[in-house]
Amino acid sequence: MKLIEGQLRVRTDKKVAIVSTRWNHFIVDRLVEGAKDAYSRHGGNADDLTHVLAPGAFELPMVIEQLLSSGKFDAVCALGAVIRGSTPHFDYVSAEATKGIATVSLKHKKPVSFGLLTTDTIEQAIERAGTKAGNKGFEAMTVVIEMLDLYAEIGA
Ligand SMILES: Nc1c(NC[C@H](O)[C@H](O)[C@H](O)CO)[nH]c(=O)[nH]c1=O
Ligand SMILES: CC(=O)[C@@H](O)COP(=O)(O)O
Repeated sequence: MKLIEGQLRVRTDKKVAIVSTRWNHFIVDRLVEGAKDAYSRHGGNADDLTHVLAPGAFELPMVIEQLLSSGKFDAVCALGAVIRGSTPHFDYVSAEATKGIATVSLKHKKPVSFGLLTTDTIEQAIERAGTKAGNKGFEAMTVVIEMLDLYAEIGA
């Protein structure tokens, strides 16, 4: 049986953007560091990345839509942190950002990885931004790397 899979090797001919939020930048800046580290440690040069700042998670899909529509990028690593407050706002922001990111990726047939933390507490976010639960930014960039390689293997 034939197996098609992506390898964790940076394709240097592909243009990758990191889109991160200004919201909760104390956390999100660590996710960006992790994403750049992953790119460098898998054969890329972090200087080749483009970093775009969005106000908040709700704006991530809009910004990614613009980037992919420009034709200048082959993949996006979306990073942010939605941390629950005292109103239902968390649910709406998280849901729309998640749905929007998936929609824009499918629309453009380009990988957009999901590095959006959705946590109940700040502590949970800190744990996922480079402490005991890893770095979701590093993970999200490894997905971009694998997906670009997989798309090339598929012949997309
Ligand atoms: N509470 C968080 C937000 N809220 C802001 C929204 O994302 C959006 O920017 C605003 O509603 C204006 O359209 N954003 C986060 O990224 N994280 C949060 O915890
Ligand atoms: C995720 C949010 O929008 C949240 O941080 C805002 O806090 P609050 O629900 O207390 O207004």
